[in-house]
Amino acid sequence: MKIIRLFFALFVSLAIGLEVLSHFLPFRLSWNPFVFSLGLVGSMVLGLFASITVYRASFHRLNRFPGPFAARLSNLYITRLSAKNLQLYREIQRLHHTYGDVVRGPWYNIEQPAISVHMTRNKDDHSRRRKTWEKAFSTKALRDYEPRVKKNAGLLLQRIEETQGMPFDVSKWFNFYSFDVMGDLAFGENFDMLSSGQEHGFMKLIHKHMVAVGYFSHLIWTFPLFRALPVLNREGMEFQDWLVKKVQHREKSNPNVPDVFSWLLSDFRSLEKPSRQDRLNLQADMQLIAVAGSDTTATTLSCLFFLLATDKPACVKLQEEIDIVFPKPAQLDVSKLSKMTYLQACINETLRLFPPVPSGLQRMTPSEGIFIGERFIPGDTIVTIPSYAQYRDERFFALPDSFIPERWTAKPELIKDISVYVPFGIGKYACVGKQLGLMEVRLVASTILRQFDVDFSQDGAAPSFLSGLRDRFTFSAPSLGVVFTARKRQQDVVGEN
Ligand code: HEM
Repeated sequence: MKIIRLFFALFVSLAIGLEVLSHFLPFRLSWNPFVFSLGLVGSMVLGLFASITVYRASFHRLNRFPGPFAARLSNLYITRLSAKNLQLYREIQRLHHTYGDVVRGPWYNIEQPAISVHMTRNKDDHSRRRKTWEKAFSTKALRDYEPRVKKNAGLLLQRIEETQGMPFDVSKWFNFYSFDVMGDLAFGENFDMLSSGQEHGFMKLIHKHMVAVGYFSHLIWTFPLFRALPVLNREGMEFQDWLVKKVQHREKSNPNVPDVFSWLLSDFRSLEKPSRQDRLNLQADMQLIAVAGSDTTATTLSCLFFLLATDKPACVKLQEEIDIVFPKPAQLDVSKLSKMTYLQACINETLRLFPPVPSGLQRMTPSEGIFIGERFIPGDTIVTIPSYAQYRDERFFALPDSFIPERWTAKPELIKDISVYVPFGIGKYACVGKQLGLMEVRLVASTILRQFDVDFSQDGAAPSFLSGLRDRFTFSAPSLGVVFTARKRQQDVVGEN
C-alpha cells in the first residue's frame, strides 16, 4: 500500500510541477506533462517489478528449497491454487508429494486497524490480553456457559425430532447451533437460528468474509485495499457499525450470568486511559469470540457425522458407550462426557482427517534463523505447518486416510508419531477455547446419537460432501443430507418385554 501511495504521490507532484513550470518557460514544451509523468513513473514501476522478479527468480535466499518455479516469483501462484476451487489443503498435499517436506510458501495483519488477540503480532500485547481470555475459559467460567450450550443442543434435538425420517441438512443445522451458542457468549444475545430456521445476517457476513480470506490470504496487501474502497466494503462497514453498537450496548447493560465478552469488557474497563486502538481491539475481540468458535465447531460436527454415517460399526460402538455412561433417564453430564474414551477417539480421528485449519497457520522464524529437523531455515521467514497433509502422511499415521477411532484406544500402534498432531495448536498461541469447543461437540453428538441412528439421505452424499469441502482458512462443510431415525436401544427393548 505504501509503495502504491508513494508512486501515486510522485506522479501527481511531477505532473503538477511540470504543468506549472511549463507556464514560466520561454518556449513551448513539445510533450504533455501528464503523459510524460505517467511514462516516467510507469517505467519506474516496471523497472522495480522487473528487478524484484529477477531477484526472486535467481538470488532469493530461499531458492535452494524445492518447489514450483512460479511460486518463487509471486504469491499469485498460491492464490491461483487457492482460487481453483478453494481446496488449498489438497494442493499443498500434492506439492509435498512432488517436492518433499519443505516447500516455499504474513497473514496476521489482515484485520488491521482492529487487532484481535488472535491477530496481534506483539508478544507483550498478546500475553497481557491472553491472560483475560484464559480467565474467560476457566473451569468456573465454562460451568456458567454450560446451560447455554445445553439449551441450544436441546433446540437442535427438538428440530431433529420434528423432522426424523426425512432428509435433513445436518451441516446447516450444526452451523446454526454453533453460531447461536457463540452469539449467546459473545453478544449476550442468541441469533435464534435454531428456533427460526433462518440464517442470521452475521453468519452470512462472516461466511462471505471467510471466502475472501480463503482466496486472498496469501496476498495480504489486498485486504487494506478492499477496506479502503467503500464500493467493495459496504457490507463490512455496516458490520463494523453493528459491532460498535453491540459493544456500546454491552457497556451499558451487563448480563445476569457472565459470558465470554464480560471478561474482556472488565479488562478494558480496568485500563487507565483506553486509547482508540484499545477500543478497536475490544470490538475485534468481540467479533473473534463468535468467529473462532463457530465454523471450527460446526465443521468438526459435520465431519464427525459424515464419518459415523460412513462407518456404521463405529457409530454403534459410540452409541453403546453413551448408553453405558448415561443409562436412561440420566441427564447428560459434561464432566462424564469428557471421560468417554471412544467419543474422544472419534473426535480425535475427525480432527485428524479434517483439521479445522487444514492448510495450517503461519509462523515467522527468529531473525537468527532456526533448524527445523535437520534443515536450517533463514531468519524472518514465514513457515506453515500444513495440518491436512501432515495428518494424512503415513510416516506419522498408519492407514492415514482411514477413519479408525481405535488408533486412539486399543490400537496405539497405528499412531507412529503423536507429536505431529496438534489440531488446537500448541504453545502460547494455542486455542484458548478448546474446552468449550470440545464441550459443544461432545454434548451435541451424544444428545443426538443417544436417541437417533444416522444414515445418508441419498446415494452419492458421501463423495459430494468430500468434493464440496472448502478451505476458507477454516474448513467449511457443504450440505450433508442425512436421515435420523429413532433408535431402539437394547435397554428399551428389554424394558418393553
Ligand atoms: C473444534 C473446535 C476448535 C478448533 C479445532 C480450534 C482450533 C484452533 C487453532 C488451531 C488455533 C490456533 C490459531 C493460530 O495459531 O493462529 C485456535 C486459536 C484460537 N481459538 Fe480455537 N478452535 C476451536 C474452537 C474454539 C472455540 C469454541 C473458541 C471460543 C471462542 C475458540 C477461540 C480461539 C481463540 C480466541 C484463539 C486465538 C488464541 C490466541 O491467539 O491466543 N476456538 N483455535
